[in-house]
Amino acid sequence: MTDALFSRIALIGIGLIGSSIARDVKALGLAKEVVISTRSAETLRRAEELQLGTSYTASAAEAVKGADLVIVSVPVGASEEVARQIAATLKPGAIVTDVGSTKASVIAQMAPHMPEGVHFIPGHPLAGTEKSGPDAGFEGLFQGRWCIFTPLPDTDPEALRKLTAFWTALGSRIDEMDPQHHDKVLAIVSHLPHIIAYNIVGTADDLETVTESEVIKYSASGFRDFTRLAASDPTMWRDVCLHNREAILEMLARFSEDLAYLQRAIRWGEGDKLFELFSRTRTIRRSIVEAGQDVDVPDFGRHALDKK
Ligand SMILES: NC(=O)C1=CN([C@@H]2O[C@H](COP(=O)(O)OP(=O)(O)OC[C@H]3O[C@@H](n4cnc5c(N)ncnc54)[C@H](O)[C@@H]3O)[C@@H](O)[C@H]2O)C=CC1
Ligand SMILES: O=C(O)C(=O)Cc1ccc(O)cc1
Repeated sequence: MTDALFSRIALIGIGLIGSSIARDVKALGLAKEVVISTRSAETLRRAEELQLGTSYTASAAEAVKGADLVIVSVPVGASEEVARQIAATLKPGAIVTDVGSTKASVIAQMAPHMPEGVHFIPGHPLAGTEKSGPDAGFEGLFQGRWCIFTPLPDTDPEALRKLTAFWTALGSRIDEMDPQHHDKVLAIVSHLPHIIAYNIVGTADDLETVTESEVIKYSASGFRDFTRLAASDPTMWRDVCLHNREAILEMLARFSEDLAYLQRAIRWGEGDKLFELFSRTRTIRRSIVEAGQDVDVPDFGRHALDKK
C-alpha cells in the first residue's frame, strides 16, 4: 500500500485502460476517493458492480468537481467532447491527463478548453490488449511498461512530478517527447501493425479458397498473432487512424515502397536480397530480447491476461 498521492481522482471513461488504472489505484491506495464517469449507463453500472471506484456519475462535469487528478480514457475522437464537458467544473490547480494513443490531435482537441490554473499533461501508457470495456482491465497492466508524456511548453514542473509519481507507482517507466515525434514513432510501432493486421485478416477472409473454417483450422501460426490484433476495438482504431492521419499515411507509403522491393525480389528470384532483409530483422528481434524488452509473446500485457 502506497500513501495516497491524490485526495480525489476522477476517471472519465472506464474501459480497458480506465478500469486497469482504477484497479491499481484501489490496490495501491493511491487516492482517497475515485469518482468514475462514462457515457454509457450500462458501462457505468458495470463499473459499480465491479466496485472500481468510490462514486459513480453519468456526468463528466460532476465527476471532476473537487478532483486533484482527472484521467480521460476515452477513444481519441471523443477528447474534445469530454474537454468541453469538464472545462467549467475543473478545480483550480487540478492535473488533467489522458491516455490516448495519438497525441497531437488530443492536444489540439483538449488544450483550448483547459482553464487558466489547470495543468494539462497529455500522456500515453504503452500497455494494452485487444480487449475493451471495464471487465477487460486488470491490475498490473502498466507494470514495466513505458508511459510517454508529451508536455506542453509551459508545463508546471511540480504537476509533472506528481503525475510522474502516479505512473511510477503503477510500475511504469516514464519518457517525454514532443507530440509530433510521439505520433510518428507510434505510427510505425503500433498503428501500422494494427492496420496491417486488420488488412491481412480482411484479405484472408475475402479469399474464396480460405474459408472461415480453414482460417480457424490453420491459424496456430503467425496468422494467429494477426487475428489477435485484428480483434482490437473498431471505434478506438477508427479514431487512431483518423487522428494520426499524416504520420500513418507517411509510414504506410514507406511500408508500401519496401513491400514493393520485397515483391520484386520474390518475382525475380533474388534470394540474396531476401536473405539480407530477413537476417537484418532477425538481429533486431534478438536485440530486443537481449535488452529485456521482450515479453515472450509479442503483445503488451499478455502474461497477466493469460494468468486470469
Ligand atoms: N486498448 C489499448 O490497448 C490501449 C488504448 N489506449 C487508449 O486509451 C483510450 C481508451 O481505450 P480503451 O480503454 O482501450 O477503450 P474502451 O473501449 O475499453 O473504453 C473506452 C471508454 O470510454 C467511454 N467513452 C466513449 N466515448 C465517451 C465519451 N464521449 N464520454 C465519456 N466516455 C466515453 C466508453 O464508455 C468506455 O468506458 C483510447 O484513447 C486508446 O487510444 C492507450 C493504450 C492502450
Ligand atoms: O494489444 C496490443 O498488442 C497493443 O498493441 C496494445 C496497445 C494498443 C494501443 C496503444 O496505444 C498501446 C498499446
